[in-house]
Amino acid sequence: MNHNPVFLALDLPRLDSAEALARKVAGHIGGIKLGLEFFCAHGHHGVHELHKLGLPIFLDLKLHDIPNTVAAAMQAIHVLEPAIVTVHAAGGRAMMEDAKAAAGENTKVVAVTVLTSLDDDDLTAIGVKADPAEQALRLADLAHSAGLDGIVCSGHEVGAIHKQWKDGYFVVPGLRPAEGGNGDQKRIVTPRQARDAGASVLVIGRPISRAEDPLAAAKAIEATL
Ligand SMILES: O=C(O)c1cc(=O)[nH]c(=O)n1[C@@H]1O[C@H](COP(=O)(O)O)[C@@H](O)[C@H]1O
Repeated sequence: MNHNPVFLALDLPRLDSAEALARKVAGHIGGIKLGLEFFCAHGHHGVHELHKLGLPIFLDLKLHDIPNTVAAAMQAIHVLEPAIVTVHAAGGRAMMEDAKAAAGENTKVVAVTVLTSLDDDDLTAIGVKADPAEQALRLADLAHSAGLDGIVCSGHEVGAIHKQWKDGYFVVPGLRPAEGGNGDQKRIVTPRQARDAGASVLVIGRPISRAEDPLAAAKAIEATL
């Protein structure tokens, strides 16, 4: 079976609109990504509602705090049975180890390396001397050694990281089909390029959710993969 790697990012303020959009494109995506905007607005109730569609749920909470707090947060979301949860690799090894230990056995814990909205200048401004590719590789190594399932990185870095971590699980956002604007994303590739470079999951939001015809957009992306 050709498994669809696209997880639709439901970054919408209203629960009813998010549900309607997910329902509309459900046959042409592989899962649903619920992030900070959704979770802060709709919490556990919202996740339960979206679970009714029967698609895997990626809970993108980007946890980043002291190990004890992150582990407690992971335990608090057990009940939601997420297929994937994100933490920030910059939280360090102990935080990632404790996050993984606290997660349910069917939940993949993946670490965000360098956000796709950041470029060289942004890293310099926060005191990181490495460029995005070097920094993503360094944090991927740390996440691997902490026992995580995989990482989040841009399509620019996934190929090099995949070579070093053969059985890693690689989540790639910052995807734009050939046409359309970048928005706030700085390190972008097309969905097909990311897949060819070794991405396991393709996170796509606005190219579908803000399209005039989201169903047609989801189908068009699916056809390129
Ligand atoms: O963890 C993520 O999913 C993530 C990491 C990252 O580096 N960049 C990134 O854009 N994301 C998420 O991926 C989605 C991208 O949305 P679009 O730019 O609308 O396709 C958003 O929900 C972001 O929160």
